[in-house]
Amino acid sequence: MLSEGAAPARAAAGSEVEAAELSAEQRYVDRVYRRLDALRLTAAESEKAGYGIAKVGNHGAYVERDAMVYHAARRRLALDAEYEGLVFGRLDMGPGARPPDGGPASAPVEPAVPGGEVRYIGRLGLRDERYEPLVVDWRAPAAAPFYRATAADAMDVVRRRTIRSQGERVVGVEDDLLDPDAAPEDLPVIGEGALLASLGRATGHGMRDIVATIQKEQDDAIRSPAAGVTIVRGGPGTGKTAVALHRAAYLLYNDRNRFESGGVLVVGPSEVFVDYVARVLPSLGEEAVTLRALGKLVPGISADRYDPPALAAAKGSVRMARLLARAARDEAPDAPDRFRIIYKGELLTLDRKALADLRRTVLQNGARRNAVRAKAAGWVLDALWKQTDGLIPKAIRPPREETAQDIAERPEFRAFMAKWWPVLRPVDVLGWLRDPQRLRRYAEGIYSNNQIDVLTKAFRRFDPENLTVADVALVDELDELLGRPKVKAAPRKDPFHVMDGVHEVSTHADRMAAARRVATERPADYREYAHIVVDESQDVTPMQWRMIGRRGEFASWTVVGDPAQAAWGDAAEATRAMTEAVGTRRKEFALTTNYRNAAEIFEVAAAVIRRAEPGIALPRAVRKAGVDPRHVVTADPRTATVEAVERILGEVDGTVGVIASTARRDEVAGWLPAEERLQVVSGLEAKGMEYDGVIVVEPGAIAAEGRSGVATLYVALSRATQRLTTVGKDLSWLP
Ligand SMILES: Nc1ncnc2c1ncn2[C@@H]1O[C@H](COP(=O)(O)OP(=O)(O)OP(=O)(O)O)[C@@H](O)[C@H]1O
Repeated sequence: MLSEGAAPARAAAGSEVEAAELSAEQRYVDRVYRRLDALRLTAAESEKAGYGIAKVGNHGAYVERDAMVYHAARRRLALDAEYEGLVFGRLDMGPGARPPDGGPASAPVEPAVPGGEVRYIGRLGLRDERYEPLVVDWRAPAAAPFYRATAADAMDVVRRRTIRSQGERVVGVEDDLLDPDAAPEDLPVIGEGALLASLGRATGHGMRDIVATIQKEQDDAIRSPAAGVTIVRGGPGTGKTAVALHRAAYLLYNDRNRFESGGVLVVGPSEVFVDYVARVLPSLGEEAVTLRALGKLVPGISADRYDPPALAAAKGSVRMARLLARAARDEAPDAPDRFRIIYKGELLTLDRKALADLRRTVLQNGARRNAVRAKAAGWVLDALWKQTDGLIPKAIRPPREETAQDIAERPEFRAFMAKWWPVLRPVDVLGWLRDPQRLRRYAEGIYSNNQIDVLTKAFRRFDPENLTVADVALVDELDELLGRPKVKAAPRKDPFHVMDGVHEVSTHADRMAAARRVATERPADYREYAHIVVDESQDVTPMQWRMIGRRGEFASWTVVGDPAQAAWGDAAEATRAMTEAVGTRRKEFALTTNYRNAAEIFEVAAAVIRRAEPGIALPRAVRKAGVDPRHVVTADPRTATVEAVERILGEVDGTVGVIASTARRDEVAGWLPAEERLQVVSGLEAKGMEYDGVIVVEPGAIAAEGRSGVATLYVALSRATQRLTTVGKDLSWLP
């Protein structure tokens, strides 16, 4: 939606024409908010009566829309306070425009193009008291031309208008004239185009939604049907994250039953990132999405530490799954090496070999250790009974069942089982790797000697209370390998149960409300998501793909990433693991414009990655800052960093990021004052982030950190919208 063609008569900023247009739009926006207020009141009343949201799906589309409005009305204050306007777009359609699938979309106002119609586009759909469409939801088919129309294919749009508001106040409009031939001569055309206006604004702590300025190539990916896996690729700043989040909202709108009941999971690289994007979905009217960092996918664990690169590579490789499979079948470290019991005056014994054979028998064919405890006890009892043959005279030898029961009740048998076949937690088994001999035994033939050394050194200090992000996937793998002890299924709570002795559902509304509650109250370890979005997918390790895959066996997928930014060295291994998780039915989309970086800044990042990967296709940065990046060469990085931070904080209104190597991140953080607009992150934590100003400390050290250091430096250099300064010993990192 870059301005298409030259408009015949653009009204100047501050002109009377502009003022008149703004006040006309203000009148319309006022009307929308009045309607929202009225709906909020009726919604509150109907909820009291026990209906409310439960009407969804009952009385057809109009009622459904009202139900959604009810939710939106409740969020209205939040919307006003935190997000840009509820109504953000207007389409002036020509006389040829036809109502789209969803029915009439024409707003109840005088058309600006004779014989045509006006459609207002917003964060949610809203009708007036006569069911005329006041606002069309951005995800509805009637809104598609707002994003897809171009001068070459205007889709009956004559003028596309982006309306910018602060709270309820309209503060600007930006027009694109798409079909000048169909425009009446006096049709006002205002502003320079919405996209560039939006890109110029300061970056806040949270990511903004881009709902008002989604571009066609992005819209293609957002509205692609959910089947198999939708892959979105593109360089830094091309809007991959924005697309992923808007797509989640789109899918929920388009097939709410499927995606809300099954659930949508969005997986991001880090907690910093999750905080950064957390507000986008609520701003689009969606709260039913689960957003998780990779270090938080397993309930009860919250990891945000990264391992050094060589260790991360060893832990993330699919080889680890084989190592852990060996561990999961091995003897527990303090398992007894024999079992002796006197039965009917005879000594029955199982020695080390007999016990090991039993363990192998029980665990064959992929049995999960914790799930087969009863079976293991049965095999032990069986072996003991067999020994009674020959020891106890036939005439008085009890049958198997009796012997088994007698022994099973004996405290010494119970004590033995508790030690020989304990219920194991995944972290217990990970802890076994502290023992170098064990670790070597499991790793032999799977890992190289070098890698075994790296793992040995690291696991010696293994602390189950202080896991790294990579450990979380190992815990999940072990959870899968070990299984869970069988427990009697708790009786399912009946959602329609009113009170003891009374089992009655009075209305369809109650039934629907109850059913929705059941659908949305998911267990912490929920694993049947209907759709999973994976952001920064280039960094997902094979072990992490296995972990994510377990949560979406029947899901459709959206996978977004940029191979050039990959921290994971073995692309082929990761691709195999990804395919195993998401399947092979895929559709691919490529994004080609970098909306984040000023062109001068992206030039530096591009030079760095091009030296490493000469043939690489890079996006085009659309905006000039008019200021070149600064490269400070110094022997005193501390002073230079402090100075650069001060200077950039003064130059930009928004956030400033200081990016250092993983090894020095904490040290660098110690150099700087606590300041709200300032964030210090490592290169890995900088993934997916955006700041108005960025200071990269010791770029050379970032590039030297691990096999993928150059890719991490590329990430660091492509985070800034307006100002970039590097501070380092020399410029050898800069081509
Ligand atoms: N159509 C658009 N209109 C306005 N801003 C946009 C648009 N598309 C992207 N942006 C902005 O560009 C910036 C980069 O977007 P985003 O973070 O989604 O890119 P990305 O491809 O995920 O980047 P990276 O791979 O570098 O992390 C964000 O500030 C986003 O709001």
